[in-house]
Amino acid sequence: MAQTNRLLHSYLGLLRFNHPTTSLPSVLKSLKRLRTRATHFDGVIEGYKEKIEHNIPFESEIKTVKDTLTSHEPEELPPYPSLNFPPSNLTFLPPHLLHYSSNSKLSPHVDSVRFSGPSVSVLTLSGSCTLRLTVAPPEEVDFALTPGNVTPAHLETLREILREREGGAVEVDVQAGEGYVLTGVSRYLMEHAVSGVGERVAVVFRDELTNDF
Ligand SMILES: O=C(O)CCC(=O)C(=O)O
Ligand SMILES: [Fe+2]
Repeated sequence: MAQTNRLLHSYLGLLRFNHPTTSLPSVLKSLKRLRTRATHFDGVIEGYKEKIEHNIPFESEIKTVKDTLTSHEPEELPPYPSLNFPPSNLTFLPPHLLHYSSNSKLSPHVDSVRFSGPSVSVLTLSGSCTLRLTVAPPEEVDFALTPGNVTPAHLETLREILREREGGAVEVDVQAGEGYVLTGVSRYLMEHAVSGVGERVAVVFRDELTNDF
């Protein structure tokens, strides 16, 4: 498996950004009264607190995410110039706050295409983690709702490309003050998983759902 320190994999739509962790105190305050849950309803997260945040504006963070998304010229996936994933609509759902406890883990998953649109952006506010991306198994992809007219054959070829170029998985270390964005291939056709030692606080920005594909 390839261990890579490159945080930008343009052909996969995996982008990076940096932002100061200035919102950490208000995020911790907001999370304070929540109890740590043992498991997520779908079992992908263990040992964590999560809430939808309606009151912290995250103006500067959202501006940085938008700048990251709009300054990116998407590279075509070499064999599939026809895969046409929509760009971010730059309107975001209320962000999710995540507080992983020291024994937490986030198992591989594709964020549901029923609830959010073309980009998922995560800023780490404290702690660190390793993000791991692998090509999703076909049963994880909702082909009817995934833009780009994707077929299981696309996934298989993508798996081969990943094997050749990245040794099968992309792994990146993420520190506090660093953000990553999943768009295109990495948002729709790859699973992401997060592992780390110690506590971690992160905020997740997702696009509102677009139905225009
Ligand atoms: O903590 C992270 O970096 C990822 C969070 C995530 O994938 C999710 O909430 O769906
Ligand atoms: Fe996710």
